[in-house]
Amino acid sequence: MSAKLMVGTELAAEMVARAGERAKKLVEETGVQPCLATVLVGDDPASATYVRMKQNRSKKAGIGSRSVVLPAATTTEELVAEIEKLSADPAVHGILLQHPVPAQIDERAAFEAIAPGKDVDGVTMHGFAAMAFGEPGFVSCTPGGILRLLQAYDVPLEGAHAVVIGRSPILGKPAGMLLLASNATVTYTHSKTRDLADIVRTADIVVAAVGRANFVRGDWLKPGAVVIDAGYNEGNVGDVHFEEAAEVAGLITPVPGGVGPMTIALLLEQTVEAAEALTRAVSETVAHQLDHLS
Ligand SMILES: Nc1nc(=O)c2c([nH]1)NC[C@@H]1CN(c3ccc(C(=O)N[C@@H](CCC(=O)O)C(=O)O)cc3)C=[N+]21
Repeated sequence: MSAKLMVGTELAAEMVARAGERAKKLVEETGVQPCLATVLVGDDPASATYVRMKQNRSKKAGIGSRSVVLPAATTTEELVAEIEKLSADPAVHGILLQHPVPAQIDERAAFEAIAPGKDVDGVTMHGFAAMAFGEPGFVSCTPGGILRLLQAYDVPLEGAHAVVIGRSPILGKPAGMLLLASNATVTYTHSKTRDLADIVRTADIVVAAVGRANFVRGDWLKPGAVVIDAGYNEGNVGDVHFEEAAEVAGLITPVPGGVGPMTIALLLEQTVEAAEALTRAVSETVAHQLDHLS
């Protein structure tokens, strides 16, 4: 293998440690402990594993967690009601609804029940729009984690040709927009794209986010390309054929140990940020009311 590895594990651990320090400071100064609520619908074992990982990592950072698990037959109305409760609960600062949800549920409606200030997973229309307009807000965690990884490895983005494979609303589409905001030239490709391999061969940066194991082959890559594998297929297999790609790429993320840990790190960072912002908002409101009383 000739490519250098882009390791997410260490960088993510540093981010989690920093989030932990901020969480501790918030507790000391205000008595408020950041709290992430996870919502899982149904009994898909892989989803349950991801949610458990998020909770374990939260605990490490001194972030509290609330877990809501609902049966596979839950209706949209029931799920929306649960999420609205969490949105209104002052002890909850971040809400993550694990994607995908069972087919009978309107996932968009469920995501939109997340209060914008608690959308630490960057899945609401508000979060997406803020990202698209370059306004402050929470970004979708996997795309945000990918950008952090590229920055940490000093990958030049300005003017680079980034080819994104996949266009899902919480992965491919926002990943392309974040790269665009960093002045990359972005090409989106997807299941209907013609001559996909030829397009990928022109990429300085490839982001694979299709959800098909070993989909991107070594001979699709320009020598020296930066390869980001955002796939999480069954058995911890990415979307990139790692052995082939590592012979051609300049930099490549491993699976596991690449994008995955960065996703969780950003989720925790954004949860602490939400807790800080919501706590600040409460104390400002109180101060304002006291002002009016005196
Ligand atoms: N609303 C929502 N937001 C998400 O961010 C979201 C989601 N739904 N649905 C599912 C996917 C998947 N996902 C992963 C996060 C971390 C790892 C991860 O850390 N994986 C480890 C390996 C896992 C292991 O050791 O078993 C790694 O790559 O090193 C994987 C997958 C977040 N997702």
